[in-house]
Amino acid sequence: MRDNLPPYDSFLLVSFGGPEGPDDVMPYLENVLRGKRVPRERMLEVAQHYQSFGGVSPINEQNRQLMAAIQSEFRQHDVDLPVYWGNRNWKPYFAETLQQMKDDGCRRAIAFFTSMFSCYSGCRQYRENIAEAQAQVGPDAPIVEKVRMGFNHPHFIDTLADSVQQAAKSLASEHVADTLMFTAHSIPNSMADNCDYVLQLNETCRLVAEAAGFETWELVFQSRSGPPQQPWLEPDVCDRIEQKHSESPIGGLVLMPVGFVSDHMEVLYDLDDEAATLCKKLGIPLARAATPGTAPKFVQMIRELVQERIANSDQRSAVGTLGPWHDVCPQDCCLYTPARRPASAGR
Ligand SMILES: C=CC1=C(C)c2cc3[nH]c(cc4nc(cc5[nH]c(cc1n2)c(C)c5CCC(=O)O)C(CCC(=O)O)=C4C)c(C)c3C=C
Ligand SMILES: [Fe+2]
Ligand SMILES: [Fe+2]
Repeated sequence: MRDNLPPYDSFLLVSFGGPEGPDDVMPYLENVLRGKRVPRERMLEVAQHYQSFGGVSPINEQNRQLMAAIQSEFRQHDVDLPVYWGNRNWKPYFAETLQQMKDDGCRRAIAFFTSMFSCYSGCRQYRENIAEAQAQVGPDAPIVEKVRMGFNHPHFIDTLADSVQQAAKSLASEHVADTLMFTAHSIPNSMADNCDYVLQLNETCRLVAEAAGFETWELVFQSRSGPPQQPWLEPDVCDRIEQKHSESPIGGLVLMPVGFVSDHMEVLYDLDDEAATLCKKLGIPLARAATPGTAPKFVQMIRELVQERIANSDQRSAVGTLGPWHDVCPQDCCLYTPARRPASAGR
């Protein structure tokens, strides 16, 4: 036992959740947007995106597949931890998963968040959600500790670089992939100011572009939801495609959704529908690079992040200039003003 804590005895996949049918869409969006300054018209617009796919987001099924891949990876490498899954915005919610873990005798879990970059939504909000769920479950709720952010882990960089090369190759018979754009979820500037989201994204993009053999690249943003008067990260992906093409015609565009680990609705709608429609209109050949999903190197990264934490090892794989990210978030990590209650979970 280290620090008087019980040994790690379980793994928790921490994710966002998504609706599983038309009647789930509005309650899901109410959950997503609670406490966020987002106009009702935008909520209804996004509801239509989900309804156009039968009210089902692929994210839950993708997480079930990721869980199965993690279980298999753990088995092959003697990581003896049962795998659980909980979400912020849809079933299974964290409180029910933590209750199940407690009932199964789990006392201390290592968590992987399906967010590779630090910001309120992808780090602190999850830790707040888990702290709230622990309070609901009571004093014997399992302790939950997140692994470090993997944005510069070599297996993550390799996974994305393979995907970019694959996409570029799919254009190659007729066109030259001369433009590489990475997309990430836009966030309010006031959120970005309190975290390392943009710093980490730029580092990942630089490393992936280099590994994939691209000399130039751009980071752009998608899925903006704020009111027009509130500044959010820019440029928007569609605005930038249009602008760049008008300056100098794009011969072939590779779009890599660097900010997401699976092909969920924001990828399918905002890129495969909206951005693809724009490219078609402008005559730009487009290849959208796949997100990691259950790519073997991505799953290997998750397993290695867990193992380094269990071993409390000094060997922390990281490429680039930023070094391995912190295991334990500092007190002010990823704050989003106005100040919120302190987060204690996730250490
Ligand atoms: C203020 C910030 C954000 C608002 C408002 C917002 C609205 C919004 N988001 C979704 C669906 C998804 N968002 C996802 C990830 C994501 N969202 C934000 C920020 C806001 N979203 C960030 C910074 C991120 C990336 C980090 C993270 O939390 O994961 C995802 C993917 C989640 C995953 O696990 O992959 C989805 C899906 C909707 C429908 C919405 C409302 C209009
Ligand atoms: Fe979002
Ligand atoms: Fe953080």
